[in-house]
Amino acid sequence: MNSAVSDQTLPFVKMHGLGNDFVIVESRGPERRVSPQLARALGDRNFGVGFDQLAELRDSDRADLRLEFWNSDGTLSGACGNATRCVAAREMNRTGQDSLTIETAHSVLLAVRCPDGRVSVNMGQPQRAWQDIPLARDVDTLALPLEGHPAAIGMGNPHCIRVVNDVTTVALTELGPRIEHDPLFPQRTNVEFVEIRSDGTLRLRVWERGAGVTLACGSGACATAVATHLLGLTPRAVDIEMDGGWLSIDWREDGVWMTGPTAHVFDGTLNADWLQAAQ
Ligand SMILES: N[C@@H](CCC[C@H](N)C(=O)O)C(=O)O
Repeated sequence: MNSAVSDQTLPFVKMHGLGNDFVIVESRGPERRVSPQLARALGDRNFGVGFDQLAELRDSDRADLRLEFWNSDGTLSGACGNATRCVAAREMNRTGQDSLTIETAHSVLLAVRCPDGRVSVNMGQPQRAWQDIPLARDVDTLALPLEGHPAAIGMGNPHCIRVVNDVTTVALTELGPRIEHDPLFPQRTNVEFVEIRSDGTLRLRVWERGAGVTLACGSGACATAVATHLLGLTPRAVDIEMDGGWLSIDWREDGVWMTGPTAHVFDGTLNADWLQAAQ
């Protein structure tokens, strides 16, 4: 243990959206607090706090705030729908706003408070061109040259969506990493398996890039709703059940709207000793 212990602590907030769980760190101001090493250490469910993603709040000159998203493996993502909803809910509760603009690496998003307490976010338009998703080469993005001919859609992050008859029979922990790391995806990919139910709802299970199996994935639900609509299987608006609960997705003229609940679990402080050992 180093003798010169820094006295710097770091406050954080723990939230989740349908069990997709997040640590939220305040980095607005001159000092950037998060690094890939800190994200990995903090994301460790035994030696750290544990999360699917870390959402880092930054200053923005284009929106009310900017968000950076870190996966638990220390990689950055251009989108994180459930974390965006959580941060928006907390910020609107703090400021009293009923809507909020959020700059991400993908675009400037709009979050709106719903009368029933849920939060809606316009996640922007989907990316359908192979170069934008991105893919490694020009292929039919609605029927990829992979087993089951899945679709690929970008929502600021890449998604590979495969329609199956029964999601409960999918070997997610085997197929997920294999597809995530397929060379067709130069930045890897999130992996979705979706079942179209007779009542018109979808049942979705997700293997997330840089995080593994999660109970829900907001950007994944958006990408799935876009893909199943483009495949002629669903209308533009659809309700999606994931292991952690339900999201409502509506692909409107101005973008893909995602609506769902958020939960504030606790506030915490990382102590100086832990921080010094983690960085
Ligand atoms: N859980 C998120 C997706 C987080 C990022 C994803 N793992 C990636 O690397 O693209 C969501 O709710 O969208």
